[in-house]
Amino acid sequence: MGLVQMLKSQFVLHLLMVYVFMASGVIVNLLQLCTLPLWLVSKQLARKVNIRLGYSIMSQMVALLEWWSATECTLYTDPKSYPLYGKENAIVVLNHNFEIDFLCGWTFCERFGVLGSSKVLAKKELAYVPVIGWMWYFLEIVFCKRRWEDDRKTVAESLQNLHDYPENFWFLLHCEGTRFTPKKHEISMQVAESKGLPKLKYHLLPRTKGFWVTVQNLRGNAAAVYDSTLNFRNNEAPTLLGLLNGKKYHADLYVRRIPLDTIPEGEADCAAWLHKLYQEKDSFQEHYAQTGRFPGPIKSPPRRPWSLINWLCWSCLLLFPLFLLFARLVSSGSTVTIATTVAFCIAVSVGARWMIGQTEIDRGSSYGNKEVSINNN
Ligand SMILES: CC/C=C\C/C=C\C/C=C\C/C=C\C/C=C\C/C=C\CCC(=O)SCCNC(=O)CCNC(=O)[C@H](O)C(C)(C)COP(=O)(O)OP(=O)(O)OC[C@H]1O[C@@H](n2cnc3c(N)ncnc32)[C@H](O)[C@@H]1OP(=O)(O)O
Ligand SMILES: CCCCCCCCCCCCCCCC(=O)OC[C@@H](O)COP(=O)(O)O
Repeated sequence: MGLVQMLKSQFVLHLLMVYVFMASGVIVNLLQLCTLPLWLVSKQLARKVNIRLGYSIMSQMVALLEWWSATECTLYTDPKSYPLYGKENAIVVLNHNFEIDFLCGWTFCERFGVLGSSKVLAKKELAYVPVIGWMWYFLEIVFCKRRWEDDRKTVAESLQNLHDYPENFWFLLHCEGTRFTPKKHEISMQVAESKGLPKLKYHLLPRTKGFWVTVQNLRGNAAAVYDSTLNFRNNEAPTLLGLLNGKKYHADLYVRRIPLDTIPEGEADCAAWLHKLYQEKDSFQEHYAQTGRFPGPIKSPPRRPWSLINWLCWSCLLLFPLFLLFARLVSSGSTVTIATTVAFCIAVSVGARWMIGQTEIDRGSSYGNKEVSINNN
């Protein structure tokens, strides 16, 4: 292991990075709270301010991937579609197999200039994650309970609110609804069989209702669906802890641009269209497994310096007072103050570990894990 790599794996550095992320995150959350009165005066200005504040949090995690771990992100896509990326609103349909797939998504958002305005249909539980969940509230993220009876109205309403959104956005949909595990796969393939649908090897059976309601409510607002299929080289299973330790991964993303007006309007036709899309995605993953690449040409956007600059600015701003505090602490020699500081550090690392746990598949929800009674009629 080289010296740099050894440094990157030091726990004390991770603690400092997590401190910068959490402290800056709370500051940004408070600033977001201060924008509340602005919503009453100028909604569009409040949204623009929040896009920039949100960028300041999300881009720190992007910097972790792009600059700290130096993970490479390769984009396979049609060169004719490429100039449109970042210049229009789009619905992104992405497979959900990896613990850091959200972060790869953010990285591509950053490279195409839509990170601050990026949106997702997220499970409600994520709204309570400190910093990220609180930030999302101000970015008008659409949350769902994964109970259609509750979601059909709220999701549609939240999507309608985006019609006058002042900047281009990508709306991410993980139609599988949960991350891939062998057990969830087995159960969802039983559902596929009961519905007379072909089996998928690399994906769970997509849930179609969220896709249909999204397409219907973003018609006239979003121009296209970006069918996106992600994989990692060498059968890597990337993790957030791996990134913190400076491990470099190689992400490959295959994107096809599909104009929204080519997608059927009726619920049943739209559902059938999505099932067909997932069969195609499965064939792209098979191609990847056989050849180590996706079909089509590579047209990768380079990483930009802004995420690094933002991260360095926050680090300077927050580490300097921290070091001053530590120096005073050590020179004071007070056992109570030192014990309080140690307790604070432990609390920060436990909190951060819990947040990182939200990304771990082993600690994932039981959604899609329960046997369903299958009615073949
Ligand atoms: C150029 C570059 C391009 C791209 C770059 C890539 C990406 C960048 C883009 C943006 C980045 C933005 C943000 C990223 C940041 C963070 C993201 C992080 C994570 C958040 C993601 C999540 O939280 S995923 C979980 C929440 N989301 C979803 O669940 C969405 C999908 N779900 C749905 O659509 C659901 O329909 C629903 C949630 C709306 C409702 O849920 P419900 O459970 O009630 O579902 P259904 O009604 O659909 O279920 C009943 C039907 O399903 C059948 N069934 C039963 N069991 C199963 C099973 N195991 N598998 C499949 N199907 C099953 C059942 O038979 C019913 O069938 P029907 O025929 O009656 O429909
Ligand atoms: C410098 C950086 C320091 C890092 C500090 C830690 C930050 C933690 C950020 C937590 C962000 C959480 C986003 C998780 C997204 C995700 O992938 O959610 C899973 C859901 O889709 C599906 O859930 P499930 O049903 O359980 O599979």
